[in-house]
Amino acid sequence: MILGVIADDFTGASDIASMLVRAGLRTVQTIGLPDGPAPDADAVVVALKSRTAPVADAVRESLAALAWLRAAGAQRFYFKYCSTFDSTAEGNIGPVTDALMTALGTDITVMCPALPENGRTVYAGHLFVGDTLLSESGMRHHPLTPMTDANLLRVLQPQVPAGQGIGLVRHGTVAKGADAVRRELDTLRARGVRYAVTDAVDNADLKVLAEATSDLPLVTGGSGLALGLRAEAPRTDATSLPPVGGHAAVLSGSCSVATNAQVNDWIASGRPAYRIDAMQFGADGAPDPAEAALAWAAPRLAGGPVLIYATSTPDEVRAVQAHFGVEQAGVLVEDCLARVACGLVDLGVRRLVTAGGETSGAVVNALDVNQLRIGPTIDPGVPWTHAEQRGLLLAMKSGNFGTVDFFAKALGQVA
Ligand SMILES: Nc1ncnc2c1ncn2[C@@H]1O[C@H](COP(=O)(O)OP(=O)(O)O)[C@@H](O)[C@H]1O
Ligand SMILES: O=C(O)[C@@H](O)C(=O)COP(=O)(O)O
Repeated sequence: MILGVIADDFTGASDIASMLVRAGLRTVQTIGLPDGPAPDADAVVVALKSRTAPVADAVRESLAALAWLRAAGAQRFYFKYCSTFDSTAEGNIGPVTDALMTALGTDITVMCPALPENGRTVYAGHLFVGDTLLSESGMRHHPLTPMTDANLLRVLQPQVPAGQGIGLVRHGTVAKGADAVRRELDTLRARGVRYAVTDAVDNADLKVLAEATSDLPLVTGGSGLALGLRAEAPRTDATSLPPVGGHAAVLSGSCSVATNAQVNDWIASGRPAYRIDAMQFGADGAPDPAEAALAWAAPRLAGGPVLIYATSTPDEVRAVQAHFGVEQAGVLVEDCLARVACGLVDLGVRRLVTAGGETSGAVVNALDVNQLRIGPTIDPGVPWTHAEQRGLLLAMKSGNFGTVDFFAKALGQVA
C-alpha cells in the first residue's frame, strides 16, 4: 500500500477515494477500522465520523486508524478534512493533525483544503467558496460547524498547542513551482512553523504542491491535493459497478445551500418527497417520525425513487436547535434518518443516495457496511460506491457538492 488516508467523515472519504481512483491508484474505502486483512490496494481510505466528535475521541480514533494503516504497509499518510475547513473552535483539524505528526515524528505538514473544481480556492491564506469568502458563504449557517472566519491561519490558531507555528506558502511561491515550495517549507520549518497553510487557486497549483510535498510523511487537506498524486503504474480500468436491482431512494439531512436547492428541484419536478419535521420529535401524540416516513414510502417505492428529507433552511434549523439544543438536534435527525435507511433497505431499496456528511455517516454505520468499492463519478467528489456484502449501491453526497438535479441524475446512472 502506498497511501493511507484518514478521512474525518464518510462523504469526504468517498470524495478523496474518487480522486485517488482518478489519479490511477487502486483504492478501497473502509468504514471505520477494518477488522479483516489489509485490502489489496494502492490506497486505503479509512472513513471516520470524527469531524464533530469530542476532540479526545477524534484524536484517539485517528491514531488508531494511523496505526492500522502503518501495520498494513502504508508508506505515506493523508489526513482528509473538508474543503471548507469545517471545524469547531476546539478542533478537530488542529488536534488530529498535531497528534498524527507527533506519531509520525514529522516536524512540518501542509494544510491544503483547496478544491478548485468545486469552487474552493485559497489565496493569501483566505478560503473562498466560489466568488465569496468562506465566512460570507452558506457555510456560515452550517448546523454543526458554522464557518465565520475565512482566514485559515486564524481559524487554526486556537486549535493547535500554544506557541506552535502556523505559516503560509503564498501563491507567488506556488506559481514558481515545486522547488520553490520545497525551499519555502524549509524556511518555514527553520522558523519553527509546523503547519503550513498553502494557497492554491487551480489544479496546476495542486499538482505543484503534491510534487513539493512528496517526501513529507503526512499531508493534510481536502481531496484536491490527491489529484496531484501519481500512481507508479496507473490503473485505467473502467470503474463500472454491478447492477443491484431493487428500489431506489434519497435520504437528505444536509442543510447546505446546494442540498436545499437539490431538494427543491426534486420536489418541483413532481417526484415523491416526504419531509421529516424535526419540530415534531417527541411531540405529544406524534407518531414515531421514522415509522411515519417508512409508512409513507412503502406503497410508493415500486413506482420509482422517493426522497425523504430533513433538509431545512437556516431559520428552520435555528428554531429546531433552540428547541432541542444544537448537538441533540443533530443527533435526533441523524438517528431518525439512520432508522429510515434501515427500514428502506428492509423494504427492498438497494440504490441509495444520502446527502450530508454526518447524515451519511449515521446511515452507513446503521446499515453495517464496512467496505466500499469506488465506482463512476456522478459530479466532482461524489462517486457511486458498492457495498458488496450488503448488495447496495450508495452515493454519499457532501453537503455542498453536486448540480441542482443531482439526485435524479445520480439515480439515472445505476440499475
Ligand atoms: N431540520 C433540521 N434541524 C436541525 N438539524 C438538522 C435538521 N436537518 C438536519 N439536521 C442536522 O444537520 C447536520 C447536517 O450535517 P451533515 O449531514 O454533515 O450535512 P453537510 O454535508 O451539509 O455538512 C446533521 O447533523 C443533521 O442531523
Ligand atoms: O472536502 C469536501 O468538501 C467534502 O469531501 C467534505 O468533506 C464535505 O463534508 P460535508 O459537507 O459535511 O458532506
